[in-house]
Amino acid sequence: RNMPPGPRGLPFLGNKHQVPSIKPWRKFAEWNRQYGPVVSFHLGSTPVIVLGTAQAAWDLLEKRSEIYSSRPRFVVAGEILSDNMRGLMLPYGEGWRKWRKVLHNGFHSRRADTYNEIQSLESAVLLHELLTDPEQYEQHLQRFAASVATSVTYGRRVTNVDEWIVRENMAAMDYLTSVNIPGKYLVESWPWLLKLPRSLQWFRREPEEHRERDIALLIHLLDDVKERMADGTLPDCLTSQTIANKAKNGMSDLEIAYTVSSPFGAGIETTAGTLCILFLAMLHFPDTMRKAQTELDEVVGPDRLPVFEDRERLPYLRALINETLRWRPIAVLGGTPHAVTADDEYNGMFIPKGSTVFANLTCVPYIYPRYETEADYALDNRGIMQDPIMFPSPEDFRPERFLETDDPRLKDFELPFGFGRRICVGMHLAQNSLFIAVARILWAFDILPALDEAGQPIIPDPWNFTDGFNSKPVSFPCRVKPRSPVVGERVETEWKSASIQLERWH
Ligand code: HEM
Repeated sequence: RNMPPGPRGLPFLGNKHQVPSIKPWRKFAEWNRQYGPVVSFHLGSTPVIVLGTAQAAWDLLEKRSEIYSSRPRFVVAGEILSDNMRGLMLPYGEGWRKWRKVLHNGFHSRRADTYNEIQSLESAVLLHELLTDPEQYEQHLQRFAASVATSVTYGRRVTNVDEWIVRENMAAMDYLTSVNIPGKYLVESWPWLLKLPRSLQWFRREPEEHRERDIALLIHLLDDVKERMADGTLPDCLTSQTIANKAKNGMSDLEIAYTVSSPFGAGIETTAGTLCILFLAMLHFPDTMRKAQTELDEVVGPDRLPVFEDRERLPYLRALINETLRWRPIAVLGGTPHAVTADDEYNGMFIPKGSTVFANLTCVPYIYPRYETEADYALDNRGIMQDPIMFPSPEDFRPERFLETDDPRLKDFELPFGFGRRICVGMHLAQNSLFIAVARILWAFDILPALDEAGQPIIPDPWNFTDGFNSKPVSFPCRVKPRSPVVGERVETEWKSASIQLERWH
C-alpha cells in the first residue's frame, strides 16, 4: 500500500538526516511544494505526515477526528516530567477528555466573554506602559498576555514580568521545552527502556526532580486560590470554578492544579508573540495601519478608547488581525502534532496507525513567480497559510482578502488555532485579547520604524524569527508614538481609573 509521496529515506534511519534540527518546518514547506498537499516521510520508524492545504487538514483532522485526535508519545516531557497530567500532550482518551472538559467549560465562547472586563482593564494598563516606556514594548506585550492568563486562571494579576509567579512558570516551561527536543533521549525511540527496573532508568532522575518542583509550585498556586475563596476576596476565575465543581469533574487536587495551569504554557507566548508580529507587520505595511486607524477614527472617535462593543463595526480591524495570524502564524506547525490511532486511506494514499501528523501552517521566505495558468499557480503551494488558491499572492499582507470573501471559514478564521477536537481551547480568550489590545494600540499610537544615527528608518528583516515551535520575530527596535497629545491625556485618565478597579485582582 502506498503512503503519500515524499523524500526517499534510508533503512532504519528514515529521513532524519534530511530534516534540519533548526526550523524543520522550512523543509516541510519545500516538500509540500515538491510532493503535494499530503507528504510522508519517516523519523526513525515513525511515519510522519505533513498536511499542506486547509482542505487536507479539514478532511483528516476534522472530518475523521475520531482517529486523528491523539498526540505522539512524549515519554520524558509528558509521561515522566508531567505524570500524564499536562493534557496538551495526552493521547486521545478518558484522561484528555476530563482535562479538556474543564478548560472548555472555562473558556468556551460565552464564558470567554465574561473575562472582557479584565482584558479591558489590562489593555488600559498596556497603553499606559507603551506611552511612558515605549522602548520596552515587547516586555509590555508579554506582561499583558501573562497578566490576562494569571487573572483568568488564578484571579491574580501580574504587574511585572519579573514577578516570582511568572519567572517560576517560565522556568518550568523552558525545562519542558528543553526535554522535548527530538533525539535528546534514547527512551523516546526505545520506550522498552521503561521496562527496566526503575533504579536503572538513568534518564528519570532529572525530570523527576523537576516534577517535584512543578508540583510544589502548582499546589502553592491552588492553595492560594482556596484561601482567597474562603476570604471571599477572589474574582471569578478558572481555578475557583474548577474547585467548586470538584465533585462533578472527578479530579484530585493535583489534577486540578495541573489542568488549570494550561493557559501558562499555551496562552502567553502565543498571544504576546502574535502582537509582536503585528508590530512587525505595521513597519512593513503602514498603509494597512492607516486604514485601520481611519476606521477607528470614524467608529470610535478621539474622545474614548475602543471597547468590545465596537467589534462588529470594525471589520477592517478584525481583518487586519486575521491577516496577522495568517501572514506569520506563531504556531508554525499547528502547535502540537496530532497522531493517528487507526490505519486510514486518503485519496488512495495509505496513512498508517501511529503516524505523527503536522498541519503545516508556516510561511517561508519565497517570492511567487507569475504563472500562465491557475493550475500551475495552484501547484506552487508551500503550506496552509500560503496556499495561493485560498490566499492569492500569499506573500502580500492584505487584510482585504478577509473582507472580499464569502467563504465562512475565512470570515470566521480559525485556521491559526488548529483543528478538530484538539483545536485551541483558549481560542476565544485569545481572540478577545488580540481584539482589545490591537484596537486600542492602533487607536492610540503609530507604530513606526526606529531611526538610526543618520535619521534613516531601521526596517527589521521580515523573516528573522526565533527557532522555537512558537516562532516569533527576533527582538527589533521600533517607535511607538502617540497619535495626538489628546491621546496621551486620555490614556493617562483611563489608566488611573483602571488601576483602582484592578485592585480586585491583587
Ligand atoms: C494567538 C494566540 C493563540 C494561538 C495562535 C494558539 C494556537 C494553538 C494551536 C495551533 C493549538 C494546537 C491545536 C491542534 O492540536 O490542532 C493550540 C492548542 C492549545 N491551546 Fe492555544 N493558541 C493561542 C492562545 C491560547 C490561549 C490564550 C490559551 C489558554 C487559555 C490556549 C490554550 C491551548 C491549549 C490548552 C491547547 C491544547 C489543546 C488540546 O491538546 O486539546 N491557547 N493552540
